[in-house]
Amino acid sequence: MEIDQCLLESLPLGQRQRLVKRMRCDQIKAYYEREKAFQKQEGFVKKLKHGKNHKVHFNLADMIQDAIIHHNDKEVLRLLKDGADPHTTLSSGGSLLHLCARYDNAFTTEILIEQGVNVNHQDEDFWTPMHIACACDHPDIVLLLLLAGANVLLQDVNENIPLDYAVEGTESSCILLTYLDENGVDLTSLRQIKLQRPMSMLNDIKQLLSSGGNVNEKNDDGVTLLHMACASGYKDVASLILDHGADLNVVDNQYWTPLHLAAKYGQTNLVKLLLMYQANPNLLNCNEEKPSDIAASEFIKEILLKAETVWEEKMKEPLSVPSSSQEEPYEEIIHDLPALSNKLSPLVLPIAKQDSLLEKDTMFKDAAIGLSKQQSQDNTPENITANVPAKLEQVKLMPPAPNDDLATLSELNDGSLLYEIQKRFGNNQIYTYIGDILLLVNPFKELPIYSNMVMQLYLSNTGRLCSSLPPHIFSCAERAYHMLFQEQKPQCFILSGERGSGKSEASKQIVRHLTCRSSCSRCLFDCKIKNVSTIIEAFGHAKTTLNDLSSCFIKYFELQFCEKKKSLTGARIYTYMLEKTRLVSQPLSQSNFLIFYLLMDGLTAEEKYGLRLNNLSAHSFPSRCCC
Ligand SMILES: Nc1ncnc2c1ncn2[C@@H]1O[C@H](COP(=O)(O)OP(=O)(O)OP(=O)(O)O)[C@@H](O)[C@H]1O
Repeated sequence: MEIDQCLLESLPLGQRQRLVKRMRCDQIKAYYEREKAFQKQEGFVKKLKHGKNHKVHFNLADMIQDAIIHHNDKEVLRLLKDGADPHTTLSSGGSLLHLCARYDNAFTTEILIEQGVNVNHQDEDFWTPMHIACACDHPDIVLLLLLAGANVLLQDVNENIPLDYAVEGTESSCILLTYLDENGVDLTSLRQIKLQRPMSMLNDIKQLLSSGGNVNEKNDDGVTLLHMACASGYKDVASLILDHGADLNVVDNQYWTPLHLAAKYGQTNLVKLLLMYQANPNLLNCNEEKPSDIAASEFIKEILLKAETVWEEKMKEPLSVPSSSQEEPYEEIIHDLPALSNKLSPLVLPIAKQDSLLEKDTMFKDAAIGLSKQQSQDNTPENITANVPAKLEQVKLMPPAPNDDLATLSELNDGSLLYEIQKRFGNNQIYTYIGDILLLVNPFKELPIYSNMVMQLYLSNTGRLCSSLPPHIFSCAERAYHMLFQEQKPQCFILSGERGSGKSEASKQIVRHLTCRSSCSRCLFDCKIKNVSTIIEAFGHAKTTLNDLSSCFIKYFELQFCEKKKSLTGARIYTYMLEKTRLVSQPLSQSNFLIFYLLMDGLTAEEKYGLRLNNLSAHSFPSRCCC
């Protein structure tokens, strides 16, 4: 039985489980039938005994990869002993060390190094394990690889060395910088290394031209030299080829133009160059995408969208002939926009196509650039913070991982659940799905995962969980928002947990996301919600042994939405079950409702006198204040 994945995801959990179980039974049945037929064909006439001694065997290479991903150290050792090859190659051309670097598995890294694997092995995009360890900021792996003699100057397909992927200020970046410093390599010489490839391509092309070669020659995939130069960001090379008659709108076998490639791989300068040479921004590739549809950053998209309009207007003009006069509108577009290209960090440049983790990093970085640009343009009086010099919001979302949803674990028991949760917590992955439920482990420290930029990432058109983003409270808020309109029924969040487990913080983030969702009167709502929260905190919160700001009531919060505008129009808060006993008895080391202390703090001496509050020691509760 085949079933559409989207349909499957839209079913309620119970139905989904039943359906999947049935599909699994069908698969096993089909497998059993096939095996039987196969064995008959081979001349084995022995009857199969139902189920008995009938095992499915996985090969050692797959098993060791799985064990590395799940940090199953004992299993790794057993598999190596049983003959698993430490030099196993992954489908991306990488090695088991690449996998260790990706999943921060220091134990297996050490074992593999001891077994003599090549620490400088490059995958099909020329990434070494060190590139991955740096991109993921796994300092332990970086150290182990350095000690094993890894070459930190190897370049990947985009001429990036591992340091280019280490985010500034991270432990991995510090380790590498110290290492380079100790070995007498300075950053200037590193930059020179990066220039080597475009320089050698430039020289090759000069030679080709002098020997009368054709710059429009295509390889088997229909790719030309201009495609390559544009994807890689080699501006000098592209200029030279264009000046020598390269076909500007040439398409490869997938109908990709050089402009598509420059846009996809974030090569801002090349996008500008191609437009200056009158490239057509409206051509579609085999997926019916224009270059603007696949632009790697908002900035590039903006340039391309303007270029599309200019191009269309140009096409409407009668007897339009490509001439130098058409350069002007493009020039205007390009000069209107701030030169951002030199601010792009290597992470927004082309990256290993196989590695969705790194695609994600690019996405976050680009979103940050887009957002900071947007903020710096926003000069409304309400948004005073927007006038602060544009600074990239710090974001560190973990990439999606196989254990993001504990319901999908093959082994489900207390031990395996606790182990996974603990492991995730150690990686600052505080959110985990268990089917439709979101589990939060309070980190008691600020994590850079709640910025506006992250919120933007979780906005979705359908409300479906995005498989390329890790679990997050924003994702749940987004789902509720969509369900509200789909089901036309009120939605509710049940936040449950012990004191101080993070329920109030989570509800604040939900409200933040929903207000962000409401495009109209957003500022007004932000402000109202903040004011309401202050009042609730004053009258309903007290200091307890576990939580300085513990909510001493059960809260019912109703947000009102306008169906037509799809936006928030009102908010109502009902409070039930206020812990009234707190007014007459105060547990040891706990405070009373905060309002009393705020009152004492805010009243003038005269007002206190009027309320007979001038002698604090005469009142047993405020005098026992532990706030
Ligand atoms: N997601 C989070 N990230 C960082 N710190 C958090 C997070 N959630 C909670 N905290 C920290 O834990 C403290 C307690 O959280 P919170 O008040 O939300 O708990 P609670 O479950 O509402 O507690 P209570 O039941 O006592 O009201 C917060 O003041 C904050 O310091």
